[in-house]
Amino acid sequence: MDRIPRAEPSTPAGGAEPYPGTEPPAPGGRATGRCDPYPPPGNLDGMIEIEHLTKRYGRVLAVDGLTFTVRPGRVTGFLGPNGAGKTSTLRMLLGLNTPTSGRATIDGRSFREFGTGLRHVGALLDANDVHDGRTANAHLGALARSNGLPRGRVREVLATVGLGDAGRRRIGGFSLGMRQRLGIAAALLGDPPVLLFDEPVNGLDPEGIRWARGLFRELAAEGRTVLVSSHLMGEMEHTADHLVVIGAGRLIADESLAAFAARATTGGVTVRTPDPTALAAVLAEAGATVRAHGPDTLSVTGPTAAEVNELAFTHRVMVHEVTAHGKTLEDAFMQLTADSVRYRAAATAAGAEGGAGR
Ligand SMILES: Nc1ncnc2c1ncn2[C@@H]1O[C@H](COP(=O)(O)OP(=O)(O)OP(=O)(O)O)[C@@H](O)[C@H]1O
Repeated sequence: MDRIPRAEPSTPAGGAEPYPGTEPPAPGGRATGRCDPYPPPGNLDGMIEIEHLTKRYGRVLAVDGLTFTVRPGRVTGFLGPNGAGKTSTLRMLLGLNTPTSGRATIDGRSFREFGTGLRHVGALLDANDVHDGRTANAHLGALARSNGLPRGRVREVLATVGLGDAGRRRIGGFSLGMRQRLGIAAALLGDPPVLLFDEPVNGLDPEGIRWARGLFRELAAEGRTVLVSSHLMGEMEHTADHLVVIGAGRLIADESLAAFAARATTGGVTVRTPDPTALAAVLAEAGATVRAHGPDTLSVTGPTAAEVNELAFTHRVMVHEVTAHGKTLEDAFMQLTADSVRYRAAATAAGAEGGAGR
């Protein structure tokens, strides 16, 4: 398989200095173990630029004029519901698919222009896209060889991902979680400044998920560009600093997690008052949507809890209790992408999930 296009070795096989012109790294402390190319030779800053990127597969417009930038030094969550176009975008970035139009570049160059792929960009696209008959050592060894990386990296990255004892085992016997770890190991092999992970925590156990989140954050803290795709907001809220949200191939949001979280705070306000009629009139006048709940309780959407309090105070209406209901980030994400969900389960009369429409 070709996880990402193979690069020719840049040094003669067995060459003593695999990364000419780079200083030996300081011992220890790095998320990926020690491998000389990071920081990479030259002045790469690891900036990913997606410009008006479009991909059409026959009648399916998978990616539709997408433009965004992924910066180094932070984890960028690449979010979207099933079929949003995340994998297609990553594949174009890696030169595995050709854009119908537009560009996807790293430091201004297409991936194929980098001579030694794994030293510049590490990627996990599909954990099952591996040769089952090979051992983990053989799989990573072949990647190391074809990218001019020292054989010792195989042991290092297997240890980093927790597969230190599994190097001699055939991949066919690996669980999905082990395959994900192996895919992450392959991405780390060249110690690259840019890392792309497509749904990397699928199949990982809770400890594995926590480990992967920590790893992504460490990689970003080292100044790398880390792009992690997911269709679950919950996976991103503890990992990402920045979010790029797409739906039906189009950009929906490109903002910090903090800005996204701010959207999630207006989930409505419940207010208890001895004079619900007067308060409802005041709130409606201010543009709020108000529903009565029992004799003394109003459910209010629009203003924040503080604004409800202020309106009540200004109009001299007594309130006994004001409670703000925060939406979860998952709620905010689902609301944001609701109009662009391509594949939705059909609801049965009883409200249970039916078959997916894919
Ligand atoms: N090789 C292909 N041929 C035809 N259609 C394709 C191909 N690859 C992807 N598509 C379609 O393009 C759309 C986007 O798919 P893509 O896999 O990029 O989305 P995604 O966001 O990664 O989805 P998921 O979260 O389900 O993995 C989908 O409608 C998909 O069926």
